Parts: sequence; structure tokens; C-alpha cells
Amino acid sequence: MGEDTVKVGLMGLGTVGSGVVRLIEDHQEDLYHQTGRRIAIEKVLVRDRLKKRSVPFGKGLLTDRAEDLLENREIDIVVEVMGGIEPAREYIREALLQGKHVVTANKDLMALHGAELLSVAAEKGCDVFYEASVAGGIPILRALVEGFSSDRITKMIGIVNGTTNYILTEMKRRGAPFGEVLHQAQTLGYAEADPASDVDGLDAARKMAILGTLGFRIPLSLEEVKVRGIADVTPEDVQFAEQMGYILKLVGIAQQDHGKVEVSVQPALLSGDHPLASVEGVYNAVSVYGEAVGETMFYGPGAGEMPTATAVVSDLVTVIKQMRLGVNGRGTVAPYREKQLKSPREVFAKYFLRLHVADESGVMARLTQMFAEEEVSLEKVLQLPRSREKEAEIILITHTASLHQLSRVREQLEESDVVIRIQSDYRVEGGLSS
Ligand SMILES: NC(=O)C1=CN([C@@H]2O[C@H](COP(=O)(O)OP(=O)(O)OC[C@H]3O[C@@H](n4cnc5c(N)ncnc54)[C@H](OP(=O)(O)O)[C@@H]3O)[C@@H](O)[C@H]2O)C=CC1
Ligand SMILES: N[C@@H](CC=O)C(=O)O
Ligand code: NA
Repeated sequence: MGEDTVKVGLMGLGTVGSGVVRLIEDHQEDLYHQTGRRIAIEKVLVRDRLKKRSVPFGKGLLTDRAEDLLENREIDIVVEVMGGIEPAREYIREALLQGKHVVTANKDLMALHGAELLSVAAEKGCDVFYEASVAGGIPILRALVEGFSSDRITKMIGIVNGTTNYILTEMKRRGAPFGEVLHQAQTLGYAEADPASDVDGLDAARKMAILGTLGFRIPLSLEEVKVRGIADVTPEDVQFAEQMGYILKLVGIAQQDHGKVEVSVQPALLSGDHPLASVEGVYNAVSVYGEAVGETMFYGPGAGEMPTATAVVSDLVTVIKQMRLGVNGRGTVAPYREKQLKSPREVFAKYFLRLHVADESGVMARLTQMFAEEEVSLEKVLQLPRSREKEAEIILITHTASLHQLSRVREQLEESDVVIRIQSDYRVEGGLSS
């Protein structure tokens, strides 16, 4: 191996790590033409050296000691695809202090400690790239940082979790039970080590914190992202939504109006003609609205071995090109805009509510009165056939109202003696009059 070889230390040889190894091997010639360097994997850090692997490796390459990578002076770049906060944070920090560049797919880490790691990198003149951390194989971070550098982004709305999109798609397509579909997503390598973070929306929230920071150029923290997952979504919600011309999806929304921002993750109803409504299975998509450019859309596989590996290896290529030019660590622009978060009075949307009410005369008038008192007008009202004795089911879609108004209506509904229960409520995106 000569001067023209770049040595890489790989941390993790699971779904993504194995894809990285395959891609580097299969595309070695193309990568060489683009970078002028051969890429050699020098050491691979794993938890269990004796585990059977899907990619063959000489025994000497695998190690369970991080020092074998961190203290190896020959290694120029560390690729971290282990996941989790610790010890990944400690290893990445140490790698940067040793002057090694870092490529990671770790959104847990970048959403929580990205600012700290990027500042260590800047001090040491090192690169940290993390394209794989958001929307797997879609080059969305590169698009935000480079493609939109001349514009001001006003809104990003996306399906950024492949596991939950796969689950909701299968629930809609064949009414499959939640547990069964989640198990399939795990087998396919889409889910996180702890799939609760997919289901409860946290994985998507981490990605939205990263998108918000890069897109709006503000220092957004994970706690500022409002999160609701899909655990309480029922097959009936999915079906009723469809009957009314909507598709239920877990979406991330980051919106900026008059310098104030809102960032959230929640199951929402998308009108059938919304660009995200047709995004199915493990696919992700992000619509980005720029003040000057208008609406753009990025679409592709959001998880899985090879799609995610393409993002990791593309980052690797960028680091190597920067090494040749001697410009590592100079490209990162820290967030520089002032951050102001919207209050619930400033967050506006339409809402879908499914109510179980007493099946008696005058109920509809009482319900509409409660909405009218909070000045929330209704776009659609649908009464469904009775599901139980003395109980009727009503679906309402409001016109645009603030989150504050919606909470006030909810309080009234909860206190009312005609409402038996609020079965579900969702934000609605798109539609003819929105
Ligand atoms: N899977 C996907 O589709 C996507 C994943 N990501 C992110 O990529 C990262 C990796 O995900 P994925 O490949 O699915 O994860 P896996 O669980 O499949 O693989 C994790 C790998 O890291 C190793 N590892 C974990 N902890 C340690 C530790 N403390 N010390 C040494 N080795 C360790 C494991 O070793 P061993 O094999 O011995 O157990 C394993 O090889 C995560 O940050 C994830 O969020 C991002 C986008 C998509
Ligand atoms: N578990 C994640 C993997 C990619 O980030 C997902 O399902 O999207
Ligand atoms: Na990506």
C-alpha cells in the first residue's frame, strides 16, 4: 500500500458498517478516479469479535479495543457507525483530538452533542460529516448547506423515519398488526437498536433538530422539538383518514414565520394531493421551501444497509478530496441567526378530531357551539354509523386555527357531558383550502 492510500478506522460492523465495507470494495475504482486515493479499511471496532459476519474480514482486522483505532497514527479517518451516545461521543472526540477526520451516521449524537463536536473539529482543523444521519440515502444535508446557501428556508416538512413510514404503509395496505410490521422493519435493518425511538418519534425529532439547525442556521436543541409518536395511532384512524381523502403519516415540520420558528414531529393527516402523501414504505422525503426558490422536494430510501452506506461513503469521498486540497475543517458554518420559538398562539394549522359522543338530539349543535366559542370554524363534519349502543362517532376537520385555540376547544370537549371521549386528534397538512 503506497502513499496514495487513505486508511480508515471503522467503528461498527452492523447494518450500515457492512454496507460501507461492501460499497468501498465494489466501487473502489470509481472512488479512486474521484479522489486519487485508494481507501483501505485498517481496523474495525466491534463489540463481539467472534460473531459471524456477513462481510468476510481477516481476523486481525477486527478488534474490540477502541485504542487500536484511536491510537493508530496511520488512520486518517474514523467512520463511526456504532450508534448511541456513549461511548461514541468519547471516541469521536478523542479521534478529533488525535487529528483524525470523522464521518458518522449517528443522529442521536449529532442532535445532542453536534455543536460540541463540531467546535472541537474546527479547533483541530478536522472534518465532521454526518449526511447518513438524516434521511439515509437522500443527500439532504449537503443540499441544505450547499444548495440552499444563497436562499432563506421558510419551511421543511418531511417523512424522516423509514421504520414508522414502513409500519403505517403496511397498516394501510393490508391492515397488518403493528407488532408484526415492526418486527419486519427490524429484520430488514431499518429500525434503531431500540425501536422505541422510531415508534415514539424521537429518531425523527433528532433528525428535525439537525435539519432545523442547518436549514434555519439557528442553534436548535432537541428539547425544542415537540414530539408525538405513532404508538396510539389505530388502524381505524388510518382507515377514517383515507375515507376522507387523507393519508396518515409521521411527519416532521420545521416552519419559520417572521423570524420565529416551530419544530415538531407528529402523526398528521396529509391530503391525498400533498407531495408527501405518496411516499410509502421505507422511503423518506423532505419538501424544502425557500423564499427565493419556492418549493423543492427530496425523495429516496431513508434507511437500510446500502442506501445509508452511500451517504457515509460520499462523506468519506468529500473528506479525502478536502485532504488533497488541504482545506479540512474550514467549510463548517456555525449557526449564526438568532433563535426565537413560536408560542402556541403563533402555531397555525387545521386539525382532525374523532369524537365519541352521546347519541341524542342536540349534540351536534352543542359541539359546534364549543368550536364557535373559541372562534374555530369547521371545514368538514361527518357522522358515522353508531358503533355502540347510545354512542355516536363524529369526525370534524377544522379550518386553520392556532394550537392555543385547539387546546381551549379540547378543554371544553373534555369537560362536556355530551362527549364520551376524544378518540384521536391530528394536525392536517394540505388540502384545497389550506
Ligand atoms: N440502519 C439504518 O438503516 C440506519 C442507521 N443509521 C445509524 O447508523 C448507526 C448504526 O446503525 P446500524 O448499523 O443499524 O446498527 P447495528 O446495531 O446494526 O450495528 C452496530 C454495530 O456497532 C457495534 N457496536 C455497538 N456498540 C459498540 C461498542 N460500544 N463498542 C464496539 N462496537 C459497538 C456492533 O458490534 P457487534 O456487531 O459486535 O454487536 C455492531 O457491529 C446508528 O447510529 C444508526 O442510528 C442511520 C441511518 C440509517
Ligand atoms: N431507524 C431509522 C434509520 C435511519 O435513520 C429509520 O427508520 O429511519
Ligand atoms: Na442523508
